[in-house]
Amino acid sequence: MSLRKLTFVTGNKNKLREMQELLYGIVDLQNRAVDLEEIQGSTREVAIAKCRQAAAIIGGPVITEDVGLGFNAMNGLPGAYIKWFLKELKPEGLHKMLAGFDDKSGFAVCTVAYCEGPGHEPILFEGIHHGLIVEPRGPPVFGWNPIFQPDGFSETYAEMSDEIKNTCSHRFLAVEKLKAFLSEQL
Ligand SMILES: O=c1nc[nH]c2c1ncn2[C@H]1C[C@H](O)[C@@H](COP(=O)(O)OP(=O)(O)OP(=O)(O)O)O1
Ligand SMILES: [Mg+2]
Repeated sequence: MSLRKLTFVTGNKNKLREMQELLYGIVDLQNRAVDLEEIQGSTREVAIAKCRQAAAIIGGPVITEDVGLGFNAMNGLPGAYIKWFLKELKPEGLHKMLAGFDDKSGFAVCTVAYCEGPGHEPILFEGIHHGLIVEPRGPPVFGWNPIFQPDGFSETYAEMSDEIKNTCSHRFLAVEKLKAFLSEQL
């Protein structure tokens, strides 16, 4: 049986690698590296808007995702705006944002959007992983990985292997829901 084709529209190579690992043997994941326009709003609103654009560009089944990192002391900010905070502050500066707060807890959220094609409504699958915002530890290869230490672990995402991160991450939790949905569709 051949696997169904699904195009992941993302400009982020690290996201693509993890998504390929998470969906291995389940779908034939293609990639189109387009930097989609990102509206202002929650990760859900951003993911829906990205997915509509992606479906129009590809003309077939697509997934997109939008990721946020929220600080509880800041009621969930930077959230969906983490990309721009990370760009200017680097992981170091992001951690320092919480210097004036006792509460160092936070959460990583991944909102995957699936759309069958142009004219179809995107369907959302969300994964949230709670943890602590810590001083950067581990190789600075992928985004804010060095400052996020999930609850129940002594390592940051950056210190973990992909294999371990892929058993617990916000992306894993979202993809589990996507997989359940895809398996019902067959
Ligand atoms: O698992 C992750 N571990 C660490 N950092 C991460 C992760 N996942 C996304 N990130 C970073 C990338 C970007 O700085 C921001 C989310 O922004 P986001 O718009 O979702 O990503 P992006 O623009 O790089 O790729 P895309 O083309 O799919 O929109 O957090
Ligand atoms: Mg983006």
